[in-house]
Amino acid sequence: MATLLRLDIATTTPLAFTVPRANTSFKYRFASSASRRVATVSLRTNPSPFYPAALYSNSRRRFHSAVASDSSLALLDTEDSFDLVADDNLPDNRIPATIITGFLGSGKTTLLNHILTGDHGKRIAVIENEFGEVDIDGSLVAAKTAGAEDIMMLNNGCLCCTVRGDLVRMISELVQEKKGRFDHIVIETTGLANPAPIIQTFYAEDDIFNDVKLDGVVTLVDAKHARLHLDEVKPEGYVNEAVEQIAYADRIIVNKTDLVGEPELASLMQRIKTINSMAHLKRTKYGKVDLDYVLGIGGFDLERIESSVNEEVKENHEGHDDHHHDHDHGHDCHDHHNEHDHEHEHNHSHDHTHDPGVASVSLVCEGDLDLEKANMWLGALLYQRSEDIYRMKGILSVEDMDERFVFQGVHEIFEGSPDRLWRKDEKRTNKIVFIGKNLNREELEMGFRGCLV
Ligand SMILES: Nc1nc2c(ncn2[C@@H]2O[C@H](COP(=O)(O)OP(=O)(O)OP(=O)(O)O)[C@@H](O)[C@H]2O)c(=O)[nH]1
Repeated sequence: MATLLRLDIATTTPLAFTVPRANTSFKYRFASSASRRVATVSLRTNPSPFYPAALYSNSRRRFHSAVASDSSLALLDTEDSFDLVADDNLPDNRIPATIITGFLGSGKTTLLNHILTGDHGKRIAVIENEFGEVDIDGSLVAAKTAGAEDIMMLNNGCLCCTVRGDLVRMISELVQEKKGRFDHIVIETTGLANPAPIIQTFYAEDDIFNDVKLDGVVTLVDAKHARLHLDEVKPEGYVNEAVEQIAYADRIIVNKTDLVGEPELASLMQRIKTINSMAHLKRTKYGKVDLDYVLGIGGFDLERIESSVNEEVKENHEGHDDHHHDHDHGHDCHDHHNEHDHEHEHNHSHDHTHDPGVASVSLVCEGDLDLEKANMWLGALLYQRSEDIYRMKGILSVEDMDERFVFQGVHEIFEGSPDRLWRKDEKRTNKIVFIGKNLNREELEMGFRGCLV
């Protein structure tokens, strides 16, 4: 039987989902855009998997948590069973952290040096992760710049695997001992890091979450060699890190553009968009980008969901007019899938690309959602597919709700909250973007449409 160890809810957030696996703990974070209230739901499975979903009834402050063990489903009223804490108007003073990732030699240290020597007025603490005993990158960064407030090295393994605990300790140490002496943390991963566990660390660890917020994932792509790595077929059970690094990015910097011609570059850009249509893309030489392109992104802020979702959807509308089709079901509903791009890329470049199965799908659909159905659908989707759904973001129109509901998720971590009011002259359009592996757009669209009133 699953046990629920703790559940604290401190927000008006209506939707909440989690997908615990055996012997692991999970958290939800809910942040209201207006007040930046944050709520945490921690659940632990022990040892058999179960399926919880927080359900929202019409009253804004009422939550229900549905917990099923095996085939049974029990509804618990959280107001009776759990501690509800109203925590209004807390400013979010957490320190922003940026993850810089990218394949070996793509230009991460070059970008870091550019940031540290840049004129942004920020005091930056750096955490460098490198394999091996000798911190070559660290000395390169340290030698070149006096801009870093502190440089800490993690040399005994990769951040995403063996030294994740060290990362937690390092960030906690930074916060405890040097709070007030730096404004931003930059973490440079090894070239072989999968960003997912690092991102999850920011949500899973109370010590970090309370003091530090993830600002964004910046991925460097080597314009000359990226294709080679993206096309590499990994053995069963292994991820292609180059693909993963692109999939999780908020900002993608295609670097070393001096080493390739325009057609090669255009084809690579297209390929990257196939994997992650939500991230902003820039081409550079020697990592020279405007610093506000990499710092202060707010890639995980619910307040900024709209821009990334709209951008993605707009791009798809503009780029795929030939592929759009309305479905005859009473709702103006489009699906977009970058598989089209991929096919074009195949046809035009005649490359032998191997589809790693990671792609973006976006759904745009007018109409109101039945909240309970939406809750069950997304809950079930994450329960079954959280490993494959790398990131999702969306704006939803919920029946009887005057505000838009915005959310973002990384695998089983899900944040959502009511946002601004729908305007009178505005169409109540739902927009959801998924980035992940083996996404079936028909299935996603069907599930989504099934939640419409
Ligand atoms: N031609 C060219 N070389 C570049 C560019 N950017 C970086 N480099 C060089 O590429 C090499 C690798 O750059 P780094 O910044 O160390 O790359 P990295 O991603 O930190 O490398 P790892 O730590 O090994 O993963 C260095 O010699 C850089 O000077 C670029 O835009 N063009």
